[in-house]
Amino acid sequence: MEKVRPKKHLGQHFLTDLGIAEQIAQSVQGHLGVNQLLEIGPGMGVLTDYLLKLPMDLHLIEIDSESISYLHKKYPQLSGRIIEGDYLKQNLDEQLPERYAIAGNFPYNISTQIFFRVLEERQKVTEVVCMLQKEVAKRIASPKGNKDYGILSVLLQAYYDIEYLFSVPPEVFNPPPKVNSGVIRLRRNQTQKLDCNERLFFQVVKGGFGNRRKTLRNSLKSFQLPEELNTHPMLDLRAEQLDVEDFVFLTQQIEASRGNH
Ligand SMILES: C[S@@+](CC[C@H](N)C(=O)[O-])C[C@H]1O[C@@H](n2cnc3c(N)ncnc32)[C@H](O)[C@@H]1O
Repeated sequence: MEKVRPKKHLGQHFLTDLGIAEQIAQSVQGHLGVNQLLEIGPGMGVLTDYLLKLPMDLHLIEIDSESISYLHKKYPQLSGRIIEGDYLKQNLDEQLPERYAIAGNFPYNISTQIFFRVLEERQKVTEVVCMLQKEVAKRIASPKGNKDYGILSVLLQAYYDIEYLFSVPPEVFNPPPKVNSGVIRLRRNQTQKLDCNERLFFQVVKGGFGNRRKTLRNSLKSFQLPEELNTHPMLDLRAEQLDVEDFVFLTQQIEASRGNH
């Protein structure tokens, strides 16, 4: 079969090391007993070959029509489960009505957006095993107090237990990317809903990190913090020093003061 020509604008860096593909696939655990698996960006199927060995029903979503033709020829048995589409926009309710896991060697140019979509779908996405640029992988898995800790770390850690699994050098891709890569696993925790208004929680986290160097007293000014909170030592900290529970607390305080007005 003729190989797919790598397209830069789609973040196509094809994995050439089969050992790494196997290691990524074996990191998928079927957490919470889930047996549906979605691969984002299968390309020519290097990782797909190993995901097919798992005791799960595999679905593929790929944006590139050239890769789609390749995948249909390579995997005729998957024909009803190959979705041509953009993971960021595609409505997957019909294809994946129940809970499912995600695996993939993500297109690095949109890996952050992929995680915001995962957050929107958090009630369904039970596990994510993926490769992405090492810097973003580290950031997502980072604990508070670390310079890498940011918006995605807090939002994802609110719903997922996150592990950094291993690093991957550029040489094992064709063409090699300019950055190192990292593989992480996210497993949905027991939190069905946070103990606060979740929409407001997302806004408070984003606001808090708006300017990393500012204290929360300044970065959260637009939220009109309740007076009782003014003397709270937390407000003299910066967002990177707060964990999920601290942000939940702040959100509860803001929510309560809004309710009082
Ligand atoms: C880094 S490559 C990985 C390819 C293959 N899984 C491998 O490991 O060799 C990323 C893949 O994601 C696909 N892709 C890019 N943007 C996408 C999107 N928005 N939705 C679905 N797939 C996308 C690309 O076409 C490409 O095949």
